[in-house]
Amino acid sequence: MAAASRFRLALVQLSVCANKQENLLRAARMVKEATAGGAQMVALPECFNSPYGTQYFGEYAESVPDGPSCKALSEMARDNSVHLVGGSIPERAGETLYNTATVWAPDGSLVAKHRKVHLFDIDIPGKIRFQESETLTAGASLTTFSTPWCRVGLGICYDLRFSDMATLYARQGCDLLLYPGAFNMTTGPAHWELLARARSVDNQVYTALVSPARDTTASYVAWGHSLVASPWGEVVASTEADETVIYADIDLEELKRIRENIPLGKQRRLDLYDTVQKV
Ligand SMILES: NC(=O)CC(=O)C(=O)O
Repeated sequence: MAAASRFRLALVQLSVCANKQENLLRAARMVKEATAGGAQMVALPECFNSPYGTQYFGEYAESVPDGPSCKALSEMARDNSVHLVGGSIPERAGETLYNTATVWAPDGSLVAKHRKVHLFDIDIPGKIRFQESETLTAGASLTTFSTPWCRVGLGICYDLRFSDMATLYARQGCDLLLYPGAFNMTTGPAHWELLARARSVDNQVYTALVSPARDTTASYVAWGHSLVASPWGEVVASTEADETVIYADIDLEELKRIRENIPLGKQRRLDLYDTVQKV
């Protein structure tokens, strides 16, 4: 049977608080709501079980996939019979901490695991300084996974800024790039939507960004504005700062049409770029 060319993606812009158990229960409620809304794939945000900050990562970190948050995610996928991108959580592996996203099949089995490969180390004087590398270690591999509809490339937040990674995913056959992320009140308004639309139009793919809801009392205030950009570079689903679920129908026929109309895939000069890259 031919694979269906459309599916419904839901992004859960979750309110995250300091109580891990409350975050897990809230996530479970919202995954259920998203599935009731017709979603076949649901995604949660970066650090969905913990506040986002280097001072929190050690305290909230768990083993992946043996910890309680992964157990809860597996149950959410199985109970709702849905493909679930479980946002990210702080992961502990021995003495090492990572920012790690997991993906779950509708039977509750683990499909993929991605450790954030580009750590968020920035310093914008007078605005924001954040150094994930003070406590986290970067992942060492890129991550794609297949679904009944298309291949998906997975990144976490700062990974979105690296166009090479997105292009590699597109070259590996991904039609959707998915980034749990938490931009902030400085970089969010400037770059969040721009980067999603750029990744989409450059690579002729759908790009989905899923943020926590904004909490102005938190030490790190997330921008929110979860969104989906189409391969044409348009925003096809979006929201503002509050907790909500947004939906986008991912249309792979439309993606194919755009790639036929503007055949970048056939026109790329890999013979030139690859030679230069290898020098
Ligand atoms: N939080 C991040 O990883 C990235 C971010 O906020 C930004 O790139 O801006």
